[in-house]
Amino acid sequence: MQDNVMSKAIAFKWLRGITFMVLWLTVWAVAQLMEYTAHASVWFPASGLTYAALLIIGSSAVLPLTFCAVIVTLLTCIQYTLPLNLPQAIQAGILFAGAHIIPYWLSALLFVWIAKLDRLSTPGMIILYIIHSGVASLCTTVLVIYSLVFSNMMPASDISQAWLAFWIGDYAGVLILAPLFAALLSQHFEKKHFILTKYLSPNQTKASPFYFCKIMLVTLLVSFIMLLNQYTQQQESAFVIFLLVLPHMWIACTESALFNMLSLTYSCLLIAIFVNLFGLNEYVLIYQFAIIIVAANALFGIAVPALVADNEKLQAIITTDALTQAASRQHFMQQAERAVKRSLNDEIPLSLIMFDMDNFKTVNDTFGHSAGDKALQSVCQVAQLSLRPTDLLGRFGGDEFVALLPDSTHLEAQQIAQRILTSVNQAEVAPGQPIQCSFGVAQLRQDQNFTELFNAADHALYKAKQQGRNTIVNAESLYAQDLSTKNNNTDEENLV
Ligand SMILES: Nc1nc2c(ncn2[C@@H]2O[C@H](COP(=O)(O)OP(=O)(O)OP(=O)(O)O)[C@@H](O)[C@H]2O)c(=O)[nH]1
Repeated sequence: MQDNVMSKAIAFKWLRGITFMVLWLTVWAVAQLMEYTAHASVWFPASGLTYAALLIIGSSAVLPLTFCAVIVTLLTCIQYTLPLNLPQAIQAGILFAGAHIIPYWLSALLFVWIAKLDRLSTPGMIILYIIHSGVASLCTTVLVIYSLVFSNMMPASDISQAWLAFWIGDYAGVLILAPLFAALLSQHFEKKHFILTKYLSPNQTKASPFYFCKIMLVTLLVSFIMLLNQYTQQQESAFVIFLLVLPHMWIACTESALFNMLSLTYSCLLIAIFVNLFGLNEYVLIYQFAIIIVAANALFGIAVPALVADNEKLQAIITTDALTQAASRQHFMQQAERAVKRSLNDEIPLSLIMFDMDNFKTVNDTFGHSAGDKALQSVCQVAQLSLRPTDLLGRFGGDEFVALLPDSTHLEAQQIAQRILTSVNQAEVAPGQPIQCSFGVAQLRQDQNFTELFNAADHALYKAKQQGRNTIVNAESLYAQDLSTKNNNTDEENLV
């Protein structure tokens, strides 16, 4: 039984390895279709697959990649009828494998190591990736060209004119396709060296309803520019391809990472096909550089949703109390100052309810801090249920909450406070131990600012505590009492 499971696992690994090799050879064949001069393609997608495999699978990818390198060398010898016998061709293949794999492998190892340090954010990782893939593809280019020369597969005189196109083709292949291939391989290899989803979240896999229109725009733009280039046969018209950065930035800022990369792949394929179709070999370097610039820009677009999400998280941390999810004191004050100004300008009522749990210190001491925390959360939840969406509940201190009620008189606020008190009393810290709170209610007067309104509600709360707790005191009744006390004193003074 165990042997059966083992042999199935081995068969699966072989099948996966062979599938990977078939994929690599297919991708290489596609690059051959885009070859515009001996050994140089408009872009070389196979380098993207190599980099992705070394990044995700690591050393396990080296053997299948070496096999592939030997096979394509043999095919190249046949394609160009090179004067090499079989052992020489195999030797050349192994040399090519080393030159192609080693720089990408070292670069992937360094990239994984830096990612594991966990010091860089998504934009930092993207910059690192753009630089890394550029340097790695340059090193690969130098080594591969010299390996071709050394193996008599390419004359040394071709180096000066081939290296730049060779490099940019490889660079474009890695830059654009490695993330896509990495996403593909991540789904099929359980033991991953690099976790791509840490930087590209899985929910980034849907296209917007306008994606098709954006792709149509890209298609029209590329077709128009390349037709123009073919018609005019001038360098200037080839440079117009740099305008492609505009729709791609639009896609980058509005679409998910996956569709961003897919549209880049589509543009590159389209350009490569047109170059071959119209014989625009003379201008190929311009197109290659345009691909790199557009891709590097669009890659930064991937960071935009991540930056927006980070910003939203920070905003939530600043504006929300972590324990109760009520507004933080700072956020509450900001909102309250604005609401007070609006209320005074428009002469509409505004009230404040201030409440504080009763004997909360005893709750903590008797039932423990976490029971106290739960009680705070319950109070907040029941208070939120009694408030309208336009009201704002804030946590001001340990067990002290404030509710801002725009467009409400002190009588309406008192009713709401009563509703909160009733529901709070139905919640329990422990069986038979209802939660209790004291409330102070105040309405904004025309001659008051927020601090004065706050002090009035605070004073009312203090009175509620004095009156034996678990009750509500309205500041209006205190003003009335103050007034009658003042009148009585004046009457007494007059009598004296
Ligand atoms: N569990 C818990 N306790 C807290 C938190 N913040 C403050 N406290 C405690 O809340 C208690 C607040 O007590 P006070 O408001 O001073 O007094 P009280 O016991 O509620 O008495 P009265 O307000 O006079 O009814 C203190 O014991 C604080 O340690 C918190 O986040 N969680």
